[in-house]
Amino acid sequence: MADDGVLGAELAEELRGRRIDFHEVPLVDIAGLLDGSDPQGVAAKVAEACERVGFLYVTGHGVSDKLIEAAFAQTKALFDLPLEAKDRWHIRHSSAHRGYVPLFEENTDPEDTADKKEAFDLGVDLAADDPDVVAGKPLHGPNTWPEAALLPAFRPTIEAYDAEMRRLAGDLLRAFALGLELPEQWFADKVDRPLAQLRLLHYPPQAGRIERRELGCGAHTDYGCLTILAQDAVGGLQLLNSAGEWVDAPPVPGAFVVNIGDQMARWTNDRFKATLHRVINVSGRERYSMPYFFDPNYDTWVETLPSCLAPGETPRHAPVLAGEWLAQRLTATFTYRQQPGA
Ligand SMILES: O=C(O)CCC(=O)C(=O)O
Ligand SMILES: [Fe+2]
Repeated sequence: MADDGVLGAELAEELRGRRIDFHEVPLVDIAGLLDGSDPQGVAAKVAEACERVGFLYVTGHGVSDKLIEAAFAQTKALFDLPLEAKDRWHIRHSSAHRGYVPLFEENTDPEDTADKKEAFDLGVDLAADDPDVVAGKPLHGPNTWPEAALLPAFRPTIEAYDAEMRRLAGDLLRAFALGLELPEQWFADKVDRPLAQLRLLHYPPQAGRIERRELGCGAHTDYGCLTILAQDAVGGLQLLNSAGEWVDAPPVPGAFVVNIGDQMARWTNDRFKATLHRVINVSGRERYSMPYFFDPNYDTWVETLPSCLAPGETPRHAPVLAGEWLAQRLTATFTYRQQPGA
C-alpha cells in the first residue's frame, strides 16, 4: 500500500461497479504455451487472473533479459537528451501519433490536471506509400526516430524489442482464446494489422505531499486489448482493488506485468476485467517503464463474444470500431490532439 491519503476516496467513487476481488497479482509462467507442452493449462491460469484481477505477472515469456536491459538503456539515453533535442520529435509533428510527449502533455485521468511523466510513442512503422497512410487513416504512419548520429543504437534496439512484444502479444492472445473456449487462433485475423503502441516512459521522482495534478500517471484503464509492461526496479505502479484500496504491483525480476484493456473487457462482456491503475513515483529516483499496448486492427468491430454470454444474458456494451475507440481515447487525454487543426 502506498496511498497518500489525498486521492483514494475521490477516484474510487466513479468506478464502483468495476471493482473486483483480489489481494495480490497472480504470477503465471507461460513456458508451456510457448513450447506447446501445456497450452490449455497455461490458458486456464491466464484466464483466471484476467477474470479475477485483470492483471498478472508473466514469466517464461521468451524475451531475453539482455534485450530488455538494452531497451531500458536506450530509453534512459533518450530522456537524458536536452529538451531542445526531444522537442524536435514532439508528437504534434506526427500525423500518426508518434514521437516525444513532454511532461504534463497527457492527462490519463480527466479528474486530474495532467501526468508528471514524459514519453516517447512508437507504433507499427508504416512507409509513407502504404495505402492506409496515403488514405490518411488515423494512427497509421511512420515512426518518429531520433537521428542515428545522436543515438545510434536506439532504433535497432527498440525495433527488436517491439518485434518481441508483438510476438508475445500474439502468444497471450492464443492463451486468451483458449481460456475463453474459442479456437486458439480466434483473434489472429482481428489483430494482423494492429494499432500496437510501444511507449517509453520516464517518471521523475515526486516528493512531499502529492497533489492530484502531479500524479505520474493518473488513474485509468488501458484502452486496447492487452498491455505488456516492463518496469524497472523502482516501483510505483498501483492497482485499485475491490475494497477501493490502492495496492502496489511491485517490480518482479524477469516478469512482465500484463493487464487487460477496455476492448478486451468489452469483447468478453467484462468477464476479463479492465482494472484501474496509476503510477506515483515516491522512490526519490528516476523511474522508467515500457508499456506495449496491443490493440486490434482499426477496422475490427469489438462486440460481445457469444462464448461470454450466458443463456438469456445480454451484452453490457455496444459494439465499437477498435480504431475509433482508440483515437477517441487518445484525443480525450492528449492536449495536442485537442488543438484546432490537430
Ligand atoms: O508506467 C507504468 O508502470 C504503467 C503506465 C500505464 O499504466 C500506462 O501507460 O497506461
Ligand atoms: Fe495503463
